[in-house]
Amino acid sequence: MKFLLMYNPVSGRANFKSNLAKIIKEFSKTNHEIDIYESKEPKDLEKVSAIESKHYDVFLVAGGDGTVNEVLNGMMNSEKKPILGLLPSGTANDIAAILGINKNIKRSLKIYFNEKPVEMDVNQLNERYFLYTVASGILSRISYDVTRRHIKKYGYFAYVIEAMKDFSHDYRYPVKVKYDHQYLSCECVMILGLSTNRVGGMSLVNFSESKLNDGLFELRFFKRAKSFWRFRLLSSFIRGGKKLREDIHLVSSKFEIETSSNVEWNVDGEYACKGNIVIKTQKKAIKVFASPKRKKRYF
Ligand SMILES: Nc1ncnc2c1ncn2[C@@H]1O[C@H](COP(=O)(O)OP(=O)(O)OP(=O)(O)O)[C@@H](O)[C@H]1O
Repeated sequence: MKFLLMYNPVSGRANFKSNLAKIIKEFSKTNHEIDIYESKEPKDLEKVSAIESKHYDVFLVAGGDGTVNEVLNGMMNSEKKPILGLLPSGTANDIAAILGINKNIKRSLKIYFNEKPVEMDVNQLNERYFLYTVASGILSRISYDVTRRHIKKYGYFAYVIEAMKDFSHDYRYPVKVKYDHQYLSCECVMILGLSTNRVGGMSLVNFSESKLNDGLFELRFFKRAKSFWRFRLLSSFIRGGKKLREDIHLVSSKFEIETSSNVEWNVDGEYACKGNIVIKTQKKAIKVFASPKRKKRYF
């Protein structure tokens, strides 16, 4: 098979380049071919993956969740979609963790050389495609507010510091939701959507039991309680994303959400847009490589 390795030189602690010789050596032991492309600037990989989709069987993406999201958006705008394989080198690497791919390159390549790919859902927020999460409200800005200098210095802890700072702000915004011909409205401090049970490097075992190929997405509306809302939110996260009595948890393939024009939405850790949105799930839209364990659990 023909692979294109696209890597982000600034993801995580910015040291992926040192792995290239090892990767080329591993490929030289097989019949597979590999080309390598280094991202030149933000959004570069979106353009490159859209153009190169028709020329390759597999896109190997080395970076964090933002890098994977760029490649996904390029691929989705192309008719032929290569299989997606990940080499995590970012900070949280949630998508790779969901697919059971860790930082051991030799072990990951073994999966790409030997395992059969699986079909996975792709979600869409307005025009933007995403794989595993959407968020607004408290904590939703930290993945892009944190500076690369802090990530390089503190690694994952940089996100934790930013999250603690965000808890000092007040959050309260109205939402009207339409899903499956039903309507609801409430006032939220946060909306979190996940396609499995991992976000921000955390495992939220009690958030959902959904699969990655069922054509459905899950949204949790964390309501603004009259008192102790920060404490309630924290207690839900500490208990693995357990739903609190007052919160609303919906499962559907399409949500239409109306809210204030200044409410920001984040998809896969990257800024997406402000205001009203439509979220849709396309069932089994791409093929990905996953570890045998994760294939059993999520597919
Ligand atoms: N050559 C480049 N120079 C500067 N920024 C780049 C370059 N190529 C890509 N980027 C940007 O780097 C940002 C961070 O990438 P990514 O999200 O993969 O890493 P991370 O934040 O360390 O990991 P994670 O999202 O898993 O926590 C992305 O927003 C991407 O647009």
